[in-house]
Amino acid sequence: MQTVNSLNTLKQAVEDLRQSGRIALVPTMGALHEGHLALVRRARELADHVVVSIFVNPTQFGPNEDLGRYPRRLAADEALLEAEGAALIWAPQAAEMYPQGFATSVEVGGVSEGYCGAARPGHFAGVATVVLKLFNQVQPDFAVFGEKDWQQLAVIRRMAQDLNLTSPCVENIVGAPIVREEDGLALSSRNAYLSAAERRVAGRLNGLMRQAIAQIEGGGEVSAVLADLDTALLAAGFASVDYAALADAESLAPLAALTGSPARLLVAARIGGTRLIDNMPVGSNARC
Ligand SMILES: Nc1ncnc2c1ncn2[C@@H]1O[C@H](COP(=O)(O)OP(=O)(O)OP(=O)(O)O)[C@@H](O)[C@H]1O
Ligand SMILES: CC(C)(CO)[C@@H](O)C(=O)[O-]
Ligand code: BAL
Repeated sequence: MQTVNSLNTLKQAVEDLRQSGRIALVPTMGALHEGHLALVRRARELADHVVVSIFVNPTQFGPNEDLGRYPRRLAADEALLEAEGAALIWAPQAAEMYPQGFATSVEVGGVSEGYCGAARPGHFAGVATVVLKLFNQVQPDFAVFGEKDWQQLAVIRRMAQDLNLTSPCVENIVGAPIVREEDGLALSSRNAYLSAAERRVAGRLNGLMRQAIAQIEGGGEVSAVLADLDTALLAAGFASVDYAALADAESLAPLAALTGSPARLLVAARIGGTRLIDNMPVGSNARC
């Protein structure tokens, strides 16, 4: 396994890999955990070689967000990826990705607009721009993203569809299931910010979501169930709830054939300075 941090060395390394098979890209911001490693394993099933990008992308962070304190642990990440059989790590500096004079942004309309897009203005333009750059730099046959970032996956698929991407094509943008802790908390690099008390609160999120889903599937009125979920999250100790919403297939999964589920409960909530997101499918009885 090799780590490269300049575009020239990346180009050569990718050309060498392509000689002996297909490439799957796993884009990440590093501080890797089992959720990321599950993406790498999925990528290995899809292709002969796995390239993992590690780049804390400044353009997807808002001015008051955690860019400065986002965990950076390249040496530990390298050890984990070596053990998983990744072939190449692409770990550029910001100046390599955004040289002097950089002036382009990819805006994906529609799917970017609610939920995290509303709570984090500019976030999905930053994500779409960097992901399109990563796709162009690596030209993978496949790319694997986690379903934890459900809206992000929809945004990237929309971009791939709308811009007729071929490396990878939209069908080869693969979603991988959420990896969770025992109490249901989705693994996330940002969980490292949580104090022990906050971690206990965070552990309530998924259980409360499951309760709400059971109520909706049982025929409960959606807006009342969502209002109760909001209240329950605050009562459990969350400081605020950015959204607790039921997204139908049309609003968030424009490429429904690729995402499967008819509806999805999406939640983003904050504890102290930490913002957590989660989502789960809701059965076909749900009335959106
Ligand atoms: N628990 C998880 N299960 C499955 N995929 C995950 C999980 N956590 C992250 N991913 C996926 O890993 C990829 C890289 O995400 P990222 O590096 O931002 O990690 P993260 O843990 O989501 O960090 P953050 O705290 O920034 O949300 C994304 O496609 C994301 O959806
Ligand atoms: C896709 C991504 C690597 C782009 O910076 C990031 O948004 C993430 O880690 O999910
Ligand atoms: N996993 C999504 C990256 C972000 O929150 O900026």
